[in-house]
Amino acid sequence: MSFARTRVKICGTTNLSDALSAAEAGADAIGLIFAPVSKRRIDAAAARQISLAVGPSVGRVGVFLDQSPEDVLRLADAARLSAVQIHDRYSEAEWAELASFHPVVRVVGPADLGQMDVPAPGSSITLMLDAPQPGSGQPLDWPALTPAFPVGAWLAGGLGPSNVAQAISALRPAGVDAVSALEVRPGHKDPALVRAFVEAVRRADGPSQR
Ligand SMILES: O=C(O)c1ccccc1NCC(=O)[C@H](O)[C@H](O)COP(=O)(O)O
Repeated sequence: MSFARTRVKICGTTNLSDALSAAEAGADAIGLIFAPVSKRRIDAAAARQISLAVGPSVGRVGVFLDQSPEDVLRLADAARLSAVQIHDRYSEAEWAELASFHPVVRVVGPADLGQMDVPAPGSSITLMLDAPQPGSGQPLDWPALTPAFPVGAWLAGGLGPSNVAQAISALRPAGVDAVSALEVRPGHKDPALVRAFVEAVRRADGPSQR
């Protein structure tokens, strides 16, 4: 599958104002983190309010870590999510079950590349390569990962306005995701940084894709 332009997800959205500025900046999706360990955690009621407010053209991706597939399904319904992003290691049966209800972003680390089957085009599972500690702002070694980076996968890990073009040029991900580099403090975005991030991705894609 070829991708018209690099998709952008702004993760760790905890409030309506940040959600609306991400939408206005042209983000394709926002991330709503339910992982109990996160400093950017949101509850289902607040997430649902945001989901309903951003409109149909912005994806709402729920982010989960240390949570069972049952919890994911319950929260996805309660928060009106359009996709779920999973940082856990599930069984093949659990991945298949989840993917029969929602588009799934399955997060993998550099050590997983080359060790697992890449989802077939048209599958409802999309891979996302992220740093071993999610939400920590740590960039990966993009040139070293180039040979093993799966076609159609997304990229996260320490991305921001100043380095996302370099990452896109090295790996050509289908989408990019960021949080730490766009915040004034955990869970609160700087709208100017969000705009700069989206613009940097669009510039990296080139004029024909904007
Ligand atoms: O960001 C968190 O607090 C977080 C906590 C637990 C699981 C996932 C989490 N974030 C997931 C994301 O999609 C982040 O945007 C991604 O890890 C990139 O983060 P950063 O390197 O800070 O840009």
